Order: sequence, then structure tokens, then C-alpha cells
Amino acid sequence: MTEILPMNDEHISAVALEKIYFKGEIQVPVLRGIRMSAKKGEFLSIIGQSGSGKSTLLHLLGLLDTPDVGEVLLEGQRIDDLPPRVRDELRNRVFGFIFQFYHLLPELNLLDNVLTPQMIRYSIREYWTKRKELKERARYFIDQVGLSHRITHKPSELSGGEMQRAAIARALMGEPKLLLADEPTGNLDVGTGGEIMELLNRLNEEQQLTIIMVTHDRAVAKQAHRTICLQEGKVAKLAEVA
Ligand SMILES: Nc1ncnc2c1ncn2[C@@H]1O[C@H](COP(=O)(O)OP(=O)(O)OP(=O)(O)O)[C@@H](O)[C@H]1O
Repeated sequence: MTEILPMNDEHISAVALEKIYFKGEIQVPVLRGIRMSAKKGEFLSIIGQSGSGKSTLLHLLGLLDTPDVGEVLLEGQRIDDLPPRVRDELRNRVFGFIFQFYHLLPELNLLDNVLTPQMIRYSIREYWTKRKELKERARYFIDQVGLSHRITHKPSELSGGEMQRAAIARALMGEPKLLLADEPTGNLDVGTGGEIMELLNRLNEEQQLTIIMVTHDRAVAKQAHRTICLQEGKVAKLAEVA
């Protein structure tokens, strides 16, 4: 008889997450029992006032930081307590990150900005063996984000929207299953931000990429499938939020 396993379509979950920072001797609780999850292929937005803990939550989900209490589950398996090396490998293999200020390297052109972070994923030797193949992939993702005509340009020669597209191509190079975006339109005008949202929505639909996006902008948040709101380190009902 075939064993029927329970379906678990939750891609990533936070269970009773708490994070406390210290300002000198004073404890500042930032996350105070967060319970949330995103399903596979879901586009989830997180809103909340400045200081409500949105970025902190994103960092914990993406293994950029560790919780003080609670758990982070990936496909039902706890990942926050793994040894540092395993966490690092998992982070590189599973997550792609996009930030408000792009974090591109100013001295490298677009192609090298997209390509070079792969050195972290592979050993230097592997990287150089694979470099031709990686270069082709980088060109492919640069084309996907509509920047083929800018491939030799340095970040200073790109617009804000183009820099964010470059950052998205760089994230896609790691073939992430989950894209974590922290204010991806926060530094862009409404029109350019809209184009970035269109791109994220297309990636979500075409590649079934799970996306979790932090934003303070409700109009941007609404373009995701679902929105949760953080208030004083907890998940609040949207109706409760002013
Ligand atoms: N490394 C840190 N050490 C001490 N306090 C921190 C640290 N990181 C964040 N905080 C504090 O934690 C609180 C939540 O920060 P967080 O960046 O998660 O909020 P946010 O909702 O993303 O805010 P914003 O919308 O302004 O980016 C803030 O009061 C911040 O000052």
C-alpha cells in the first residue's frame, strides 16, 4: 500500500519568533512572537511602520540573522538552528536577496556584478572552470530583466531602476527558490517602481518563485497576492492598522 503523506505547501514559516536587540544595557524587543508563513509560489508582502521589525523578520527568514526564541521552517524543516556552515550553504542555495540600495559593486560592470557573487557559491577553481557557462547564464538573466543593452555599463552609468534590475539578475543567478526583497522600490519613483513590481510579478508567475517583499508602501504591497502587517513586533490584522 502506498503511504499517503500529508500535503505541506508552506514554503517558509516563522513560528513564535522573537528577536531582542540591546541598546547598551537596555533590551529592545523587536519581534515579539511572530507567526507567519508563505506558500510555495506565493507573493507575500509585509508592511508596517518604520521600526516595526520588517527587515529584522526578513533577515531571520533568510538566515542572515538568528532568532532569540522561536523557529524558522523551510518546507516544514527547522533551519535556524543549523550549524553555521550548513546555514551558509542553504542561504546561498535557496534564497535570493534584493535590497533597497542595490548593493552593486561600483568598479565592476553589469555583467561582472551579476557574475562575481557566484565565486561565493563555488570554489575559486570550480568558478573558473564554469566561468564560460556562468557567463552565458548571466547574459540570459540580464536579458530576462531587459538590460542586454547595458551589459558593459558600470552602476554609475545606470538609472535606479536599471540598478535594481541588475540586482534582480544577480539574485536570479543563484537559482533561488525564494526571493526576499527589502523595499525593492523604496528608492525609485512610482513609474520605475511599477516596472520593478511588474518584473517581480512576472518572475513569480513564470518561475513559480516564492517572493516575500517588505515595503512601507501600501500601493506596492497590494500588488502581491497577500499582505501581512507588522505592528510593534507582532503580526496585526490589517484592519487594526491606522
Ligand atoms: N543590529 C541592531 N542593533 C540594535 N537595534 C537594531 C538593530 N537592527 C535593528 N534594530 C532596531 O530594531 C527595530 C526594528 O528594525 P527594522 O529595521 O527591522 O524595522 P523596519 O520595520 O524594517 O523599519 P524601516 O521601515 O524603517 O526599515 C528598530 O527600532 C531598529 O532601530
